[in-house]
Order: sequence, then C-alpha cells, then structure tokens
Amino acid sequence: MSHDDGRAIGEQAGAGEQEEALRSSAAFLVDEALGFLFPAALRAAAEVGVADHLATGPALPADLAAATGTDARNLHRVLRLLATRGIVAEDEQGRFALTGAGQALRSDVPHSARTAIRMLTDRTMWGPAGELTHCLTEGSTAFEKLFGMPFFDHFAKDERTAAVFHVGMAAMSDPENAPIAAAYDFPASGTVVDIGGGHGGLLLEVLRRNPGLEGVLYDRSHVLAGNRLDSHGEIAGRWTPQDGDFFSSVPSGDVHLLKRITHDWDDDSCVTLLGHCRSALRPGGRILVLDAVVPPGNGPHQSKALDLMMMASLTGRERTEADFAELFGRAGLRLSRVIPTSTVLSVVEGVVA
Ligand SMILES: C[S@@+](CC[C@H](N)C(=O)[O-])C[C@H]1O[C@@H](n2cnc3c(N)ncnc32)[C@H](O)[C@@H]1O
Repeated sequence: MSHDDGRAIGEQAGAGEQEEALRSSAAFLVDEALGFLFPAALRAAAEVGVADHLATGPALPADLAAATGTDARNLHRVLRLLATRGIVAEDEQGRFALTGAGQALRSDVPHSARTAIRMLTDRTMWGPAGELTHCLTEGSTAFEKLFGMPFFDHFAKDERTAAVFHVGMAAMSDPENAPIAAAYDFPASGTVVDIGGGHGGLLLEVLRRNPGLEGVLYDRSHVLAGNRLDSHGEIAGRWTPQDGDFFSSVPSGDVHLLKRITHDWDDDSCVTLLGHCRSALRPGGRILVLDAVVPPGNGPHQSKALDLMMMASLTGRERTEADFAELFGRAGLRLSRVIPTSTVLSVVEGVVA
C-alpha cells in the first residue's frame, strides 16, 4: 500500500505541513512494520486448522477453541486481526465466519492454500527473511547462516521441513498448473520432461490435456516418493519418475519444463542447468521456463516479494525478460517468446540458438 503521491517532503509547502506529513508518514511506517503480524496470524490459523472447523458455519471463539484445542481468548485475538483483512468476519453475536477468501484456508477444498501458507511462513523461510540485513551487508544468503547448509541440502537431510516444503510447494503450484498447461500449445506427440517437477501437478495437467504426449517427472528421490501422478489412473503408462541431480544431467525430451526452478538459482548455476537442457533436447525441441517475469515500474507484483525470499533463503532471484534473454544466450539458447498466463507466471520459451 502506498502512503502518498510520491512527492518528496521538501516539495510540500510550509513547515507546519511538513511536520504533519512526517507525523503521518512515521505512523504509516510503524503500521507497515507491524504488518509482519498478519502472516503470523494467518500461519497460526492454518496450523491449528481454524478454517476446517468453520466449514459448516459461523462459530464463537470459545467453541472454535474447544474444537481446535486452543486458548479461546488468544484465538479470538488472532481471528480479530484476520478479520481486518477479510479472511474471516465477526457478526453481531461475536461469531466468526469464513469469507470467500477464507474458504481457501480449508484443507478439504480444491486449491487449498493451507499447506502453502504453512510452507511460506515456515521457519526455513521466515527465519532467513528476518535476516535480510545479512544479505545486504554480506551479499550472501541468510539461510546458510541460520541452517549451516544450502536450502535444498537441508531438505534432503530433514524429513520434517522437506515434507512441509514439498507438500506446500505442490499446494502453491496447484491453482497455477491448469492455466499454465492451457496457455501453451504443446506438440501433439513426444516427451515432456518436468525438471525439478516436485510432486508432478504440472506434468499431470500437461498430460491430461495432450493425450499424445508422454512425460518424465525428474526430481530427487525423496520428492518423487510424494508424487501425485501415481493416483491418476488416466495417465498410467504415459509417464515415468526419474531421480537425479539436474546439475549433473537431465533426461532427453522434446519439451523441458522448468517451473519455479530458475528463480531458485544464481545466474551461473542457471547457465549450467540450461546448458544440460540444451544438450538433452531432441531436434526441434523447446525449453519452457515457467517463472514470473518482473514487470518494470513501482507497482506491486508477487515476484518483487518472492525475490526477497530467493535472496534470503536461496541464491536465486526473480528476473526480467532481459535477464532471461541473457541467461538463455549464455547457455546457447535463444529466447523465442514470452507468453503471459492468467497466473503470475509466464511461459518463457527458449530454443537452441
Ligand atoms: C521451487 S520447487 C518447484 C517444484 C515444481 N516445479 C513446482 O513449481 O511446484 C524446486 C524443485 O527443484 C527440485 N530440485 C532442487 N535441486 C535439485 C537438483 N539438484 N536436482 C533435481 N531436482 C532438484 C526440488 O526438489 C524441488 O522439487
């Protein structure tokens, strides 16, 4: 939220007016600093499963507390803050109900955001974000300072955080997968390789829409174990899981998908990875980077926030179209098209140069 019209204080007339403007600006900044408590409340509500207990209708905090095994007075305080942002609404009898936005906090609805919220506000994300100053002064990731190893190495060693991350990542991706699969005109036949495909939600949508295609889900073995494709009989026999390290090699195919992969990594690592894709691409093949393209200007965009998560927890960054063109060029590829989708992500298409 922007506070004023962007004019510098000195441009506003009169000392009294200047002081008033500063008073109001200071109050604005304090409110902004307190803003971190909203995701904290959202996290708490997601953790204890408040929304699942509101699925059948409004409830008093005392009843909700009994159902969730929480402290009634403290739960009321959390709900009161969530109500200020339209997640729940309190009625005149003091009962809280889910709003339209709040429905997506339930676990039992399609595209539930509950596990995505738990992942995005987990201590593996929240801790490093609180150490952004380290990134500024040292120019390096805060994750390693706090956890002693790189982000994905930690998940390979710690089952709890791995489950939180990969389940949450699949949930965050879930509403994006069908629109992305629909936005691109895939070839009628051939092999699509989803590189770092996680639990496979995108590959599932691509294979469903394109019955002539086969797929490979490529990721670490502990991630593949949680894949969603096994439970979808309609694509049985048309896909294989493949375990590997994408910095060593990638499976060959006609279309390589990289969804929310390049933003995790620094430029040199991306060039290595894109180079492996280029070598493994069959003649006439394409690489589809599915990431946000940071728009110019001062307007808000999810990529500008996520970029700081990449800075704090990983070595990557969100990129502009020019950044992608440069990366592709360094890997012997040519950026052929950028196709916007109805999600925050675009399809950035690359072909062999
Ligand atoms: C940000 S997640 C994106 C997952 C999925 N593409 C999506 O959009 O939901 C990054 C994925 O890259 C995988 N990954 C990270 N390092 C890898 C490596 N060296 N080799 C293979 N996969 C890797 C992770 O396990 C994870 O599934």
